[in-house]
Amino acid sequence: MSSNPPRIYLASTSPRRRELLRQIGVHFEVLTFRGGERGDDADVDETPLPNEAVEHYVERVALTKAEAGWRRVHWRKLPRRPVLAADTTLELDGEIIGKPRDMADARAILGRLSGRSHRVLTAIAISDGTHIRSSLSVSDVRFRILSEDDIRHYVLSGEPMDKAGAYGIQGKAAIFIEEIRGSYSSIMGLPLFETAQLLEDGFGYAL
Ligand SMILES: Cc1cn([C@H]2C[C@H](O)[C@@H](COP(=O)(O)OP(=O)(O)OP(=O)(O)O)O2)c(=O)[nH]c1=O
Repeated sequence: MSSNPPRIYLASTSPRRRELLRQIGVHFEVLTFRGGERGDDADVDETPLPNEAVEHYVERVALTKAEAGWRRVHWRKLPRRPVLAADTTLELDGEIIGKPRDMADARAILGRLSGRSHRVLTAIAISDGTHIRSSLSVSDVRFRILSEDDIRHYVLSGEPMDKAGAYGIQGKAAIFIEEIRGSYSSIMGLPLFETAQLLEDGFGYAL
């Protein structure tokens, strides 16, 4: 661990996002969710609005997470630093696909991804209490055809359960992925190019 002081907060429970942010040398502190406290509102509601376009949906959720994170900084009287949050979702046949509800849902999602392409969208948002800005990264991912055994084994591994689209490109699902067009880090949960750009251009952060 570096002894450099943190310069931003990461409002995220995702270990992947921590790992990715570390990769580009941003010194951050994870803004934990305690619940029950004033300003510590319940988890962000990730229900899509009726007929909401997926681009609008991910950006709205990322902005809401960053705002909720900023409220925590404010109520806990923490040092003022920008708060970074993100949201990742899939789009297939015009449908928003998030994390699987259970193992049966994970099997159904993977069955739908088999042998075709889908889009992965990750939005990031940064708030410093005065202004808030967001950025969107969209990638195409093509899966090879998955057999029933592929799906069964993968779901039993437990890897799909906390991930949008029921897979992790950084994990065993790598063997299913024929091609990606876009950003690997974004598919994994945090688009590093867009994150650096937003920190530099929007918040004067020198990387
Ligand atoms: C498609 C894909 C998603 N994912 C993960 C990234 C995200 O953690 C998760 C999507 O869920 P999100 O709701 O974006 O994030 P989260 O609830 O895990 O974390 P946070 O506290 O920041 O809201 O799916 C992978 O790890 N690899 C992949 O290939």
